[in-house]
Amino acid sequence: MSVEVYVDVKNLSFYRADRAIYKDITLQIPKGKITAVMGPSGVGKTTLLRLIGGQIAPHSGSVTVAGLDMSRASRKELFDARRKMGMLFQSGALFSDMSVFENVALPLQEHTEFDDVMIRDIVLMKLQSVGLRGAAHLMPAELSGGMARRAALARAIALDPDLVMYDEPFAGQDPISKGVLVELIKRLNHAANITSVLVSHDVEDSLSIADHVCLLSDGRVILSGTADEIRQSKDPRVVQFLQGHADGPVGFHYPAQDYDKQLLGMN
Ligand SMILES: Nc1ncnc2c1ncn2[C@@H]1O[C@H](COP(=O)(O)OP(=O)(O)OP(=O)(O)O)[C@@H](O)[C@H]1O
Repeated sequence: MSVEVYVDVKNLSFYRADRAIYKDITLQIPKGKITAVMGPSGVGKTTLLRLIGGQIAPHSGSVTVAGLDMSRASRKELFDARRKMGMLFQSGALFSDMSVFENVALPLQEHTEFDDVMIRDIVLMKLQSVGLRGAAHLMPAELSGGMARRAALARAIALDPDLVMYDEPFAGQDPISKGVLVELIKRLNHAANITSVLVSHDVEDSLSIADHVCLLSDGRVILSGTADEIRQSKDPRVVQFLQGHADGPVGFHYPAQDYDKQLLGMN
């Protein structure tokens, strides 16, 4: 069965100063599936989400989302494309001076012509889907960390996005809240046929819900496959990542000048 591609990354290179974050990577994110993007800290996972969102542009190569080349798109096309994307960031802060209801209503007020009754119904539906309809009137300061993450998720899906990107959604969550979020991501993905991209350090949680996994290391995709393919891989870089070993082919140090020379003040 052929898989429809939603995000097509081709020969992408991207630099920060003169450091190559991505060196000619090619990867595909299948439509309607959950893709986990994994790799060591600093490898460029958040950067990839920003490239997909069109917030930053590749130095070479392309990122095509639902057929639209993000770096060649007009402002209007980019605006329309972003409207179909939901993002849930680790720091996906809710507006602290607005209730949960108002936070979820905001994108609907800003991006649609719906009247108040329609917006109310949609907000209640979204809050129901994350289990927070009863918390609609609460202010963000009154929520637990897990509830805040779920409220932010309700806001991220308010406009019925085709693509939802999750950046470390489980960070700082206790095991129960994490379990709730894992189930929620899975349920939302399947119920609404959303394409989901999940960036997380929680290897087991990610592998438990991902249909497809991309493992990044040193500016390249070192493995792209199913969770089982990742688990069974003998590639030492994959094994090091899955087992969380500090020593191995994946370096611990951010690139730096020669240590001895630097201590001796030679450069
Ligand atoms: N705005 C920026 N300006 C300069 N360098 C940046 C910027 N944002 C990120 N970087 C650098 O780009 C690299 C990739 O960052 P990114 O946040 O994408 O990594 P990550 O894989 O998401 O890391 P983590 O898992 O720790 O969140 C890092 O070395 C970071 O220092």
